[in-house]
Amino acid sequence: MTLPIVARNYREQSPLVFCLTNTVVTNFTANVLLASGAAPAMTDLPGEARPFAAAASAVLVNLGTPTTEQLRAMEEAVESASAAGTPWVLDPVAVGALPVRTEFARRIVARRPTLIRGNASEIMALAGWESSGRGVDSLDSVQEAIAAGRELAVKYGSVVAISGEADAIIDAQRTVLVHTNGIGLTRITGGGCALGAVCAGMLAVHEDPFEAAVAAHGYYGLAAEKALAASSGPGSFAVAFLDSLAAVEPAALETLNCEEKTYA
Ligand SMILES: Nc1ncnc2c1ncn2[C@@H]1O[C@H](COP(=O)(O)OP(=O)(O)O)[C@@H](O)[C@H]1O
Ligand SMILES: Cc1ncsc1CCOP(=O)(O)O
Repeated sequence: MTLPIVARNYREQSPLVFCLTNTVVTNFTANVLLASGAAPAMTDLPGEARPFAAAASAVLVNLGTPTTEQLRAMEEAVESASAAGTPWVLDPVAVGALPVRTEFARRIVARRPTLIRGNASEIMALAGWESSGRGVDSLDSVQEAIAAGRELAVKYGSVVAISGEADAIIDAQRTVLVHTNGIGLTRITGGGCALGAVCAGMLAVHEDPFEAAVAAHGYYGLAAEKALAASSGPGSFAVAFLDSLAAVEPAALETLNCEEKTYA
Protein backbone atom coordinates (compact mmCIF):
# COMPACT_ATOMS: atom_id res chain seq x y z
CA MET A 1 0.00 0.00 0.00
CA THR A 2 1.04 3.56 -0.59
CA LEU A 3 0.05 5.01 2.77
CA PRO A 4 2.79 7.66 3.14
CA ILE A 5 1.95 8.94 -0.35
CA VAL A 6 -1.70 9.38 0.62
CA ALA A 7 -0.73 11.37 3.72
CA ARG A 8 1.77 13.45 1.75
CA ASN A 9 -0.85 14.27 -0.92
CA TYR A 10 -3.28 15.26 1.82
CA ARG A 11 -0.80 17.76 3.28
CA GLU A 12 0.21 19.11 -0.13
CA GLN A 13 -3.28 19.38 -1.61
CA SER A 14 -5.11 20.51 1.55
CA PRO A 15 -8.54 19.16 0.50
CA LEU A 16 -11.61 21.26 1.21
CA VAL A 17 -13.84 19.10 3.40
CA PHE A 18 -17.49 20.13 3.54
CA CYS A 19 -18.87 18.89 6.86
CA LEU A 20 -22.53 18.51 7.66
CA THR A 21 -21.93 17.40 11.20
CA ASN A 22 -23.24 17.55 14.72
CA THR A 23 -23.31 20.56 17.03
CA VAL A 24 -21.21 18.80 19.70
CA VAL A 25 -18.11 18.30 17.55
CA THR A 26 -18.23 21.00 14.87
CA ASN A 27 -15.45 23.15 16.32
CA PHE A 28 -13.24 20.19 17.23
CA THR A 29 -13.68 18.71 13.75
CA ALA A 30 -12.68 21.98 12.08
CA ASN A 31 -9.58 22.15 14.27
CA VAL A 32 -8.66 18.52 13.53
CA LEU A 33 -8.92 19.20 9.79
CA LEU A 34 -6.80 22.34 10.06
CA ALA A 35 -4.17 20.68 12.27
CA SER A 36 -3.87 17.75 9.89
CA GLY A 37 -3.46 20.02 6.87
CA ALA A 38 -6.94 20.09 5.31
CA ALA A 39 -9.41 22.96 4.93
CA PRO A 40 -12.72 22.67 6.83
CA ALA A 41 -16.02 24.29 5.89
CA MET A 42 -19.26 23.76 7.75
CA THR A 43 -22.74 24.66 6.61
CA ASP A 44 -25.98 22.75 6.81
CA LEU A 45 -28.37 25.07 5.09
CA PRO A 46 -30.63 23.70 2.34
CA GLY A 47 -29.89 25.73 -0.77
CA GLU A 48 -26.19 25.96 0.07
CA ALA A 49 -25.49 22.27 0.49
CA ARG A 50 -26.16 21.36 -3.15
CA PRO A 51 -23.69 23.75 -4.82
CA PHE A 52 -21.11 23.36 -2.09
CA ALA A 53 -21.05 19.55 -2.30
CA ALA A 54 -20.27 19.81 -5.99
CA ALA A 55 -17.46 22.32 -5.39
CA ALA A 56 -15.82 20.76 -2.30
CA SER A 57 -13.08 18.10 -2.41
CA ALA A 58 -15.13 15.76 -0.17
CA VAL A 59 -18.26 15.71 1.97
CA LEU A 60 -18.93 14.38 5.47
CA VAL A 61 -22.50 13.51 6.51
CA ASN A 62 -22.56 12.89 10.28
CA LEU A 63 -25.89 12.13 11.93
CA GLY A 64 -25.00 13.10 15.52
CA THR A 65 -27.55 15.88 16.13
CA PRO A 66 -29.87 15.99 13.12
CA THR A 67 -32.61 18.57 12.65
CA THR A 68 -35.30 18.37 10.00
CA GLU A 69 -33.58 21.15 8.09
CA GLN A 70 -30.14 19.57 8.37
CA LEU A 71 -31.50 16.27 7.06
CA ARG A 72 -32.82 18.12 4.02
CA ALA A 73 -29.41 19.71 3.47
CA MET A 74 -27.80 16.28 3.78
CA GLU A 75 -30.06 14.86 1.09
CA GLU A 76 -29.09 17.76 -1.19
CA ALA A 77 -25.40 17.33 -0.43
CA VAL A 78 -25.44 13.60 -1.09
CA GLU A 79 -27.38 13.95 -4.33
CA SER A 80 -25.01 16.63 -5.54
CA ALA A 81 -21.82 14.84 -4.42
CA SER A 82 -22.94 11.68 -6.19
CA ALA A 83 -23.69 13.55 -9.41
CA ALA A 84 -20.37 15.43 -9.29
CA GLY A 85 -18.28 12.39 -8.33
CA THR A 86 -17.28 14.01 -5.03
CA PRO A 87 -16.35 11.37 -2.44
CA TRP A 88 -18.57 11.34 0.63
CA VAL A 89 -18.55 9.73 4.04
CA LEU A 90 -21.58 8.59 6.02
CA ASP A 91 -21.10 8.51 9.82
CA PRO A 92 -24.25 6.87 11.24
CA VAL A 93 -23.90 8.24 14.79
CA ALA A 94 -26.26 6.48 17.24
CA VAL A 95 -28.04 4.63 14.45
CA GLY A 96 -29.83 1.69 16.02
CA ALA A 97 -30.30 3.60 19.27
CA LEU A 98 -32.54 6.38 17.94
CA PRO A 99 -35.38 6.01 15.40
CA VAL A 100 -35.39 9.09 13.14
CA ARG A 101 -31.73 8.91 12.17
CA THR A 102 -31.93 5.14 11.81
CA GLU A 103 -34.65 5.45 9.20
CA PHE A 104 -32.78 8.28 7.47
CA ALA A 105 -29.44 6.42 7.44
CA ARG A 106 -30.96 3.25 6.04
CA ARG A 107 -32.45 5.33 3.24
CA ILE A 108 -29.45 7.52 2.41
CA VAL A 109 -26.99 4.63 2.44
CA ALA A 110 -28.68 3.44 -0.74
CA ARG A 111 -26.96 6.46 -2.38
CA ARG A 112 -23.73 4.48 -2.02
CA PRO A 113 -21.36 6.42 0.25
CA THR A 114 -17.70 6.22 -0.73
CA LEU A 115 -17.03 5.33 2.91
CA ILE A 116 -19.26 4.33 5.80
CA ARG A 117 -17.47 5.01 9.10
CA GLY A 118 -18.81 4.17 12.53
CA ASN A 119 -18.35 2.14 15.68
CA ALA A 120 -19.29 -1.54 15.83
CA SER A 121 -22.86 -1.06 17.10
CA GLU A 122 -23.62 1.59 14.48
CA ILE A 123 -22.32 -0.54 11.62
CA MET A 124 -24.28 -3.57 12.81
CA ALA A 125 -27.47 -1.52 13.19
CA LEU A 126 -27.04 0.09 9.77
CA ALA A 127 -26.78 -3.38 8.25
CA GLY A 128 -30.04 -4.32 9.98
CA TRP A 129 -28.39 -6.50 12.63
CA GLU A 130 -29.22 -6.64 16.34
CA SER A 131 -26.79 -4.33 18.15
CA SER A 132 -26.30 -2.97 21.62
CA GLY A 133 -25.17 0.63 21.25
CA ARG A 134 -25.52 2.97 24.22
CA GLY A 135 -26.31 6.38 22.72
CA VAL A 136 -23.24 7.36 20.69
CA ASP A 137 -21.08 4.55 22.19
CA SER A 138 -20.64 0.97 21.10
CA LEU A 139 -21.19 -2.02 23.35
CA ASP A 140 -20.32 -4.43 20.54
CA SER A 141 -16.82 -5.40 19.44
CA VAL A 142 -15.17 -4.70 16.09
CA GLN A 143 -14.78 -8.46 15.52
CA GLU A 144 -18.55 -8.93 15.95
CA ALA A 145 -19.25 -6.20 13.40
CA ILE A 146 -16.90 -7.23 10.60
CA ALA A 147 -19.41 -9.50 8.84
CA ALA A 148 -22.04 -6.74 9.00
CA GLY A 149 -19.48 -4.33 7.57
CA ARG A 150 -18.79 -6.72 4.71
CA GLU A 151 -22.52 -6.98 3.96
CA LEU A 152 -22.72 -3.19 3.66
CA ALA A 153 -19.57 -3.09 1.52
CA VAL A 154 -20.94 -5.67 -0.90
CA LYS A 155 -24.45 -4.21 -1.04
CA TYR A 156 -23.49 -0.58 -1.58
CA GLY A 157 -20.00 -0.82 -3.09
CA SER A 158 -18.71 1.29 -0.18
CA VAL A 159 -15.60 0.95 1.92
CA VAL A 160 -16.63 0.38 5.54
CA ALA A 161 -14.49 1.44 8.52
CA ILE A 162 -15.26 0.22 12.03
CA SER A 163 -13.49 1.95 14.92
CA GLY A 164 -12.57 0.36 18.22
CA GLU A 165 -9.54 -1.12 19.97
CA ALA A 166 -8.26 -1.92 16.47
CA ASP A 167 -9.90 -0.30 13.45
CA ALA A 168 -11.21 -2.57 10.69
CA ILE A 169 -11.25 -1.34 7.09
CA ILE A 170 -13.37 -3.48 4.81
CA ASP A 171 -14.39 -3.68 1.20
CA ALA A 172 -15.92 -6.50 -0.81
CA GLN A 173 -12.54 -8.28 -1.11
CA ARG A 174 -10.31 -7.07 1.69
CA THR A 175 -10.23 -6.58 5.46
CA VAL A 176 -7.34 -4.81 7.17
CA LEU A 177 -7.02 -4.22 10.90
CA VAL A 178 -5.12 -1.06 11.82
CA HIS A 179 -3.48 -1.38 15.24
CA THR A 180 -2.70 1.88 17.06
CA ASN A 181 -3.47 2.95 20.60
CA GLY A 182 -6.29 5.47 20.29
CA ILE A 183 -7.60 5.10 23.83
CA GLY A 184 -7.22 8.85 24.50
CA LEU A 185 -9.78 9.52 21.78
CA THR A 186 -12.45 7.63 23.73
CA ARG A 187 -12.07 10.04 26.68
CA ILE A 188 -12.96 13.18 24.74
CA THR A 189 -16.00 13.91 22.59
CA GLY A 190 -15.60 13.94 18.85
CA GLY A 191 -12.84 11.33 18.57
CA GLY A 192 -14.82 9.25 16.08
CA CYS A 193 -16.67 12.10 14.40
CA ALA A 194 -13.49 14.03 13.54
CA LEU A 195 -11.95 10.81 12.20
CA GLY A 196 -14.75 10.75 9.62
CA ALA A 197 -13.71 14.21 8.44
CA VAL A 198 -10.05 13.19 8.05
CA CYS A 199 -11.20 10.11 6.13
CA ALA A 200 -13.19 12.37 3.78
CA GLY A 201 -10.07 14.48 3.15
CA MET A 202 -7.92 11.42 2.41
CA LEU A 203 -10.55 10.08 -0.01
CA ALA A 204 -10.24 13.31 -1.96
CA VAL A 205 -6.52 12.89 -2.61
CA HIS A 206 -6.26 9.20 -3.48
CA GLU A 207 -8.09 7.13 -6.05
CA ASP A 208 -8.31 3.89 -4.03
CA PRO A 209 -10.80 4.61 -1.21
CA PHE A 210 -9.74 1.49 0.71
CA GLU A 211 -6.11 2.66 0.91
CA ALA A 212 -7.26 6.21 1.70
CA ALA A 213 -9.31 4.92 4.65
CA VAL A 214 -6.41 2.82 5.96
CA ALA A 215 -4.09 5.83 5.68
CA ALA A 216 -6.56 8.08 7.51
CA HIS A 217 -7.01 5.63 10.39
CA GLY A 218 -3.28 4.98 10.65
CA TYR A 219 -2.32 8.63 10.61
CA TYR A 220 -5.05 9.52 13.12
CA GLY A 221 -4.11 6.66 15.45
CA LEU A 222 -0.39 7.53 15.36
CA ALA A 223 -1.27 11.11 16.30
CA ALA A 224 -3.40 9.79 19.18
CA GLU A 225 -0.48 7.68 20.47
CA LYS A 226 1.86 10.66 20.35
CA ALA A 227 -0.71 12.83 22.14
CA LEU A 228 -1.25 10.26 24.88
CA ALA A 229 2.46 10.24 25.65
CA ALA A 230 2.51 14.05 25.80
CA SER A 231 -0.58 14.60 27.98
CA SER A 232 -1.80 14.04 31.53
CA GLY A 233 -5.59 13.73 31.11
CA PRO A 234 -8.46 14.33 28.67
CA GLY A 235 -8.06 18.13 28.56
CA SER A 236 -4.37 18.16 27.76
CA PHE A 237 -4.88 15.16 25.44
CA ALA A 238 -7.30 17.14 23.25
CA VAL A 239 -4.77 19.94 22.86
CA ALA A 240 -1.83 17.55 22.39
CA PHE A 241 -3.83 15.65 19.76
CA LEU A 242 -4.09 18.77 17.58
CA ASP A 243 -0.35 19.35 17.97
CA SER A 244 0.35 15.71 17.12
CA LEU A 245 -1.82 15.76 14.00
CA ALA A 246 0.34 18.60 12.74
CA ALA A 247 3.57 16.88 13.79
CA VAL A 248 3.14 13.30 12.51
CA GLU A 249 5.26 12.83 9.39
CA PRO A 250 3.66 10.99 6.45
CA ALA A 251 6.70 8.67 6.43
CA ALA A 252 5.59 7.34 9.85
CA LEU A 253 2.89 5.41 8.00
CA GLU A 254 5.59 3.19 6.46
CA THR A 255 5.82 1.23 9.72
CA LEU A 256 2.10 1.22 10.57
CA ASN A 257 0.94 -2.01 12.22
CA CYS A 258 -1.60 -3.28 9.66
CA GLU A 259 -2.93 -6.83 9.71
CA GLU A 260 -4.58 -8.26 6.62
CA LYS A 261 -7.36 -10.70 7.51
CA THR A 262 -8.96 -13.36 5.40
CA TYR A 263 -12.43 -14.65 6.23
CA ALA A 264 -14.31 -17.58 4.75
N1 LIG B 1 -10.87 0.47 23.14
C1 LIG B 1 -10.13 1.30 22.40
N2 LIG B 1 -8.79 1.31 22.53
C2 LIG B 1 -8.02 2.14 21.79
N3 LIG B 1 -8.51 3.02 20.88
C3 LIG B 1 -9.83 3.05 20.70
C4 LIG B 1 -10.72 2.20 21.44
N4 LIG B 1 -11.99 2.46 21.05
C5 LIG B 1 -11.91 3.41 20.09
N5 LIG B 1 -10.62 3.78 19.88
C6 LIG B 1 -10.14 4.79 18.93
O1 LIG B 1 -10.89 5.96 19.14
C7 LIG B 1 -11.22 6.61 17.90
C8 LIG B 1 -12.72 6.83 17.84
O2 LIG B 1 -13.34 5.57 17.79
P1 LIG B 1 -14.73 5.28 18.51
O3 LIG B 1 -14.71 5.75 19.92
O4 LIG B 1 -15.03 3.84 18.26
O5 LIG B 1 -15.69 6.16 17.60
P2 LIG B 1 -17.14 6.68 17.87
O6 LIG B 1 -16.88 8.01 18.52
O7 LIG B 1 -17.74 6.79 16.53
O8 LIG B 1 -17.83 5.70 18.79
C9 LIG B 1 -10.67 5.71 16.79
O9 LIG B 1 -9.46 6.29 16.32
C10 LIG B 1 -10.39 4.38 17.49
O10 LIG B 1 -9.26 3.71 16.96
C1 LIG C 1 -22.09 13.26 22.56
C2 LIG C 1 -22.80 13.37 21.28
N1 LIG C 1 -24.17 13.39 21.22
C3 LIG C 1 -24.64 13.50 19.97
S1 LIG C 1 -23.42 13.63 18.83
C4 LIG C 1 -22.21 13.49 20.02
C5 LIG C 1 -20.77 13.50 19.70
C6 LIG C 1 -20.23 12.12 19.60
O1 LIG C 1 -18.91 12.17 19.14
P1 LIG C 1 -17.95 10.93 19.19
O2 LIG C 1 -18.81 9.71 19.09
O3 LIG C 1 -17.06 11.11 18.02
O4 LIG C 1 -17.20 11.01 20.50
